[in-house]
Amino acid sequence: MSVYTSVERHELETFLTAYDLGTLVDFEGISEGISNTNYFVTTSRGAYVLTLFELIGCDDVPYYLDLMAYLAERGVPSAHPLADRDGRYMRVLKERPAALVQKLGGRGIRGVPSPAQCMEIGRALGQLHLAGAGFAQRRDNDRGPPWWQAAAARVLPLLGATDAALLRDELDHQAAHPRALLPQGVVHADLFRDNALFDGERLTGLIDFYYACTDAYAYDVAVTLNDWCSQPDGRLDHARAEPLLAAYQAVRPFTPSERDGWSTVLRGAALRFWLSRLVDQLFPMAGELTYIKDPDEFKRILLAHRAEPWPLA
Ligand SMILES: Nc1ncnc2c1ncn2[C@@H]1O[C@H](COP(=O)(O)OP(=O)(O)OP(=O)(O)O)[C@@H](O)[C@H]1O
Ligand SMILES: N[C@@H](CCO)C(=O)O
Repeated sequence: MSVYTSVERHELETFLTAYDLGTLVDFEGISEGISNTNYFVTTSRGAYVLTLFELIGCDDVPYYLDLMAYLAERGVPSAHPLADRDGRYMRVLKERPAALVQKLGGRGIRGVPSPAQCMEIGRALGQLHLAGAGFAQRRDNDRGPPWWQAAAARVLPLLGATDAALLRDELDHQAAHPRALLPQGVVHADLFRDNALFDGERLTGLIDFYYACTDAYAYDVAVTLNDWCSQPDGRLDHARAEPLLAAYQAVRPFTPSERDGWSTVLRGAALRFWLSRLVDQLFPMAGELTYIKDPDEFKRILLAHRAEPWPLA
């Protein structure tokens, strides 16, 4: 359930008066999603998604909305935010930052994606990286290597000896390969299967840009690939991984440094989600909205990358 903040009809009608979007016809809470409150909103002019940001503050929301607008205007399949009459994408509703974005067609992928869907996502990620290169704002990755170190310091005392040794060894390995050496720009940073909508094999759009930041492109490819192309035992399914990477590289070929560092980048991307899921599991906060996902899924992916590196010729 992800309607944390209830919006009454009269409140939404008042909210909509700030926009040129016609009058309210219908609205309905969206049950998917974890961090924010989302509603489908239909007006006399069209269909939209209303998001009330539960965890992101008014200082940070404009970066994400400006980026979504920038990418959508450059042909990246994604939802454009709607501006109010003063040209602002962000407003406040129920004391939370709030925004309306275009409603995309299609639905999320449940289960194993097809190689064709993996190609679609690889191509779209390449488009996102190319299009984002001109975006003037920058934002550090809140879940980058400095956060890995801080998160590890919290979880290490609570891990068993084997996991603690794995975590320490992986952090050392990653530290020996600075990510700053890789080409950087705007990245989505959380392009999991639940953040893409499809109509059959056709991608209708990418959503949930709320971890987007400036970081290594290859890292973004690795985050995506780990979720879209891993098997239950953590090993990559190359029948999905290779089409995804080929479709990405048809848009934006890897540089030599990306090819050389690829196995380490895949490991780093797995480490990031092993750590964030461990923090959520070991330090659940009262009233916290985060639904805890299984950390072991990403430990298995990390172990598989360590056992079977994927060198790029
Ligand atoms: N622009 C859109 N068009 C159509 N449906 C959307 C759109 N944005 C979001 N949705 C729907 O709302 C659901 C929740 O969106 P989203 O994944 O952004 O949730 P969240 O709570 O903001 O993020 P997270 O799940 O990562 O915490 C999606 O699964 C999708 O069904
Ligand atoms: N995609 C993340 C959660 C939301 O960022 C995960 O699966 O751990």
